[in-house]
Amino acid sequence: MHVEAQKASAVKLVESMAVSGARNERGEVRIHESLDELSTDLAYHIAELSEASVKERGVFAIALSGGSLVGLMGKLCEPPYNKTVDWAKWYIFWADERVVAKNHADSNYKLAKDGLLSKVPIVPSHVHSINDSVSAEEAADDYEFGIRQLVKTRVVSVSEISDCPKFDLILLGMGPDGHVASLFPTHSVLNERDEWVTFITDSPKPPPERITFTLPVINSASNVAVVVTGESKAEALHLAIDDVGPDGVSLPARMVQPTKGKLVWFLDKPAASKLDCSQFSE
Ligand SMILES: O=C1O[C@H](COP(=O)(O)O)[C@@H](O)[C@H](O)[C@H]1O
Repeated sequence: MHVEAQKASAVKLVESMAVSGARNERGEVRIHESLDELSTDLAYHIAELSEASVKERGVFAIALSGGSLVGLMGKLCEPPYNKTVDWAKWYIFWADERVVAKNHADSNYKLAKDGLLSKVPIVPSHVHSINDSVSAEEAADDYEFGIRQLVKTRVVSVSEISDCPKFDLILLGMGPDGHVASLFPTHSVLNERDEWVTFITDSPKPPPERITFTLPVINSASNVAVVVTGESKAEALHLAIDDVGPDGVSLPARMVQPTKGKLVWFLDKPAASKLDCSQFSE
């Protein structure tokens, strides 16, 4: 099939399947019948944002996470997106990374390299991974310095309202405890307001040493997508999205509240099983 026809059929497919609900300041919630539908919708969403950003700014600065997210991005490597996305304009960052060697099984870079970066024509010099041969603290400082250089050259734009980079898209997963990136519940990094990138050496989920974008950076993005699947995350998701009063206040996933950007939750039915759907509006 011709690329344009493939693109048109991808649009039709997505339009026919996504269940959407708009939800006050918690963003848009998309609940999918299957992981296959979620992956299709996610690929479409990312490709749309890429196209808009390349049109507007000439580049697309996207920050990835690790975990189950990368596998769910797999359809970007397939038709039509492998041909229609302007991969040469992509600049890749990580919202969080484990401070391990790049070939280590725990490396978020390795996960993305194996699952995405090696399958599409992204320019190697546009891939901004961490320096894994220094301490977590130095790796965080070094990563922030690199982003500051790219803000100067407008590869990453800057927020009009905060002293923060404004990524075109930050992709997050969420753990069963409600953590996003490497921002874990009750951890002091949740209070970090000055740094763009910070570090932890006591992650409750192994490996212990990690770097992470801070909340001000996440909340300065033009777009944030949080991808959550599986029943083990249903309770945390309920606390992150529903109107639960003080119970949810300190949950990292609930602190994802882009100031001016758009927030979209990509969910499967098991993850969404405890949501109060009566609060959805079309
Ligand atoms: O440790 C991490 O966990 C979260 C969630 O991972 P998932 O496999 O439960 O989806 C991930 O988003 C983060 O990048 C990673 O470092």
